[in-house]
Amino acid sequence: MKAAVLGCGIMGKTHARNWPSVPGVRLVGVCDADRPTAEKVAAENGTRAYASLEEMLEAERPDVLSVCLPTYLHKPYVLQAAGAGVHVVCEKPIAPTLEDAEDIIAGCRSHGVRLFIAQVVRFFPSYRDLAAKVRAGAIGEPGVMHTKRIGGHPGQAKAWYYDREKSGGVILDLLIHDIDYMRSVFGEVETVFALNRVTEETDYALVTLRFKQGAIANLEGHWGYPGPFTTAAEFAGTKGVLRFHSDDAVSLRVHAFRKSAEDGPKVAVPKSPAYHDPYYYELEHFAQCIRSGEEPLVTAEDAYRAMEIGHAAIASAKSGQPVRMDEFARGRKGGSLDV
Ligand SMILES: NC(=O)C1=CN([C@@H]2O[C@H](COP(=O)(O)OP(=O)(O)OC[C@H]3O[C@@H](n4cnc5c(N)ncnc54)[C@H](OP(=O)(O)O)[C@@H]3O)[C@@H](O)[C@H]2O)C=CC1
Ligand SMILES: O=C1CO[C@H](CO)[C@@H](O)[C@@H]1O
Repeated sequence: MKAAVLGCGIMGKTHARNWPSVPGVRLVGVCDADRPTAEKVAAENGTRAYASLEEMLEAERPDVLSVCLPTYLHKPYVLQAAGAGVHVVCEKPIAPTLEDAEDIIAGCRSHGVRLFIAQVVRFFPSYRDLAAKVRAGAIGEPGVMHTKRIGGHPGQAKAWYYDREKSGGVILDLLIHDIDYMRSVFGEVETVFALNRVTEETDYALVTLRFKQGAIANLEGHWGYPGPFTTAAEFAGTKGVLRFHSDDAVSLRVHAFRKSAEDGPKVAVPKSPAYHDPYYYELEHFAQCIRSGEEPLVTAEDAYRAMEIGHAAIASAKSGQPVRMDEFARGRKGGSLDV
């Protein structure tokens, strides 16, 4: 199977690093609007560099393309790849708007290509364990859940993240991970209530979800948190509590002194050789789905439903009122994936 990557920023580099390790997959090219960036990433991963998607598709005829562009650019490029008959892994969230997400899903369907939205939290071993234990009844009847996802403002690196029309802001860009994950564990959401504080330095949100099955979840997301990127989850039920915290998820931490950004990451976290990167697992999974025809663990509809909840949360934060998901979906033009 031939894979290619579009966009050689933070996520493009991650996809380019992981594709060559997936059994039976060859990375045939990487593309970035900035050719020197593409050349650097191509050299690091033993592949060819392109500055135009059209040229790369024509020359390499990949089977699958990772779309790792800023979120507001996903739509035209996913549709271009789909039109060329190429399966697509698209980074989360699908697009800034539900309308664009619908067009992307419908376009991939009509061209008969597979679309996988990279909701990577589903592939983190600890989050997978948490979900499996809840399903196996370890906490009894789920009651109240808390999740946390906090880190520095990504706009410190790339300007487009600051523009909420382009990135979706902290709710759609960052909390989408927990929204999708929680929906995968607890099912459909009945009501959403959100608070959002936005300043020049901060985009902070608290999103409360009431699931149809009765459980409640509080999701906290923070851009502008001065500490290290941290994720956590606590699930309390009638029989017990399950907890995950990213600080506990590695056995050894190396805080290296950096003279410049070129010296590499601030914190080098050694990985157990027994584990691959979750960003590897998601690609391995999708390659397997393409081969077998099975539905990915995260369907395009799942990713769309998470976006719908995210947009309902944004509407709630604006109005100060809770939003019922059934009314929110009815109130939107179309309001469904039957496009
Ligand atoms: N799953 C996860 O954990 C994460 C997911 N993401 C998601 O991944 C996506 C990409 O984010 P991120 O990697 O941080 O973004 P970056 O801005 O770091 O990378 C995007 C890259 O695409 C390039 N680019 C822009 N326009 C074009 C174009 N028209 N053709 C080719 N290349 C282009 C940019 O170049 P230039 O900078 O010169 O404009 C940049 O190199 C987003 O949807 C984001 O939400 C992000 C981080 C983590
Ligand atoms: O997980 C993530 C880390 O932070 C980034 C910036 O908010 C997100 O885009 C990404 O999904």
